[in-house]
Amino acid sequence: MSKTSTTDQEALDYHEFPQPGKISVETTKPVLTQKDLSLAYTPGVAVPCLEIEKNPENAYRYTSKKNLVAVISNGTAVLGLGNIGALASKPVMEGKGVLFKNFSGLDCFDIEVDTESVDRFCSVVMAIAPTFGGINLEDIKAPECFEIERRLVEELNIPVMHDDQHGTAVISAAGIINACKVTHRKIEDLKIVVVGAGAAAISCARLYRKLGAREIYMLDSKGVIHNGRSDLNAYKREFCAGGYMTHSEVFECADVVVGLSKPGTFTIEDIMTMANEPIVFTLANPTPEVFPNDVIEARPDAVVATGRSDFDNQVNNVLGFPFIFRGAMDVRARKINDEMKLAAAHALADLARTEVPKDICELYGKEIKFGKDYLIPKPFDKRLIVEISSAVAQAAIDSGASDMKGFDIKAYRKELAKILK
Ligand SMILES: NC(=O)C1=CN([C@@H]2O[C@H](COP(=O)(O)OP(=O)(O)OC[C@H]3O[C@@H](n4cnc5c(N)ncnc54)[C@H](OP(=O)(O)O)[C@@H]3O)[C@@H](O)[C@H]2O)C=CC1
Ligand SMILES: CC(=O)C(=O)O
Ligand SMILES: [Mg+2]
Repeated sequence: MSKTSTTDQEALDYHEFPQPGKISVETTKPVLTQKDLSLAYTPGVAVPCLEIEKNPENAYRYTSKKNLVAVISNGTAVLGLGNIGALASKPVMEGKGVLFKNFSGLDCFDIEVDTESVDRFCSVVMAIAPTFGGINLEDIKAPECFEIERRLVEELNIPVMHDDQHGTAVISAAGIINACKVTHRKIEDLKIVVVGAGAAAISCARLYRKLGAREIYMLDSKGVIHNGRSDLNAYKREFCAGGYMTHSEVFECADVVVGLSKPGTFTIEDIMTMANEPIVFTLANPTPEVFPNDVIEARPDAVVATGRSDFDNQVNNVLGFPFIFRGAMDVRARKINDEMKLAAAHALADLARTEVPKDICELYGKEIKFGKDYLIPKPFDKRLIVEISSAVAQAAIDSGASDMKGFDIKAYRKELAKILK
């Protein structure tokens, strides 16, 4: 396993040729004749405009709102690259659009907002929200991301989700559920170390608690988070260890480490002190905290995952946001709540334990079956859209986030299966 599977030049060429970027817009109606033009544009277009003025619900009938997501960032925490700014975040945001379209059929506009002010960011997003059926916030640093998401969820009646928080939480939770199955552990008994205390880390740790985890230690750039520290924000304070602890102490006999920080924040030496069959999720992108081949060399008993596409066990929010938004938007959910996230995590974990389709084995050039090298499904698995989106839709209805009480979930699953055909 090499440390990089693609060269920098390959990555640049991919983005530059045959045309710059990864997204374009296509139209869904013919505009070939004078009649077409009269319908698509003036005078015909005025008719749906007035219908929407009369009843805003009609926007879902006469415009692309129903199937359109915004991916919005201010570029303050782009992957693990840090605050590289709004414009430099655009390749990642276009990439999210590519994944939305290819994995769930949702259309996407990426929007890069050049501000670090919470107020300004929220007012920009609120002002453009009518265009969209859902808003995926991306790569916004903590702690600002928490307040931004809170305000937008409160103000808007379409699904708004900060992907780095909740997408990551859902996928890593599914990974932990299955790593427990593989190593015969119970979540309630795990000693979990979360390295990082930002957007992804806080939200992941919250979801692990919802799954039953009781012993979680968290580290930020200053060390272990404990109640003797006076420099903690309210989000970090939720995860205070009782008293002062050292970095080495939290790793000793830990069952799980989840890295959501940057390269080098924990080491092979730390992993050497962990329990038997340590579960090591080294999720920083693009460069993980430690490389999986180094972990396996030092600890052949380890169960390892990264966020990257070029290693086994890709614990990455690509397995979440396309399908979570698909399900939420299709039942017109007003928000994405914990019930929906937990339903997604369980559906994902369950799917990984079923037989892997032949086309996926062929695509990856090997036999794949549930075990320590295959904890979660591959992103190309066409069953994801059916299983995850329907689970999310059902949970939205059951939890009251959607009013579509009589929604026919069986028929919906059939429709979902057709999207990627
Ligand atoms: N695989 C996946 O699907 C995903 C992976 N990620 C990855 O997670 C990482 C964090 O992303 P995100 O939460 O959005 O970013 P944030 O900027 O919100 O958080 C980064 C966190 O890393 C902490 N950190 C920095 N240095 C250290 C250190 N030496 N030891 C421990 N913690 C440290 C920071 O500490 P402090 O608070 O003190 O500044 C901060 O809490 C990125 O690498 C990103 O690529 C994110 C989302 C999805
Ligand atoms: C995967 C992702 O969203 C991140 O690393 O930020
Ligand atoms: Mg991200």
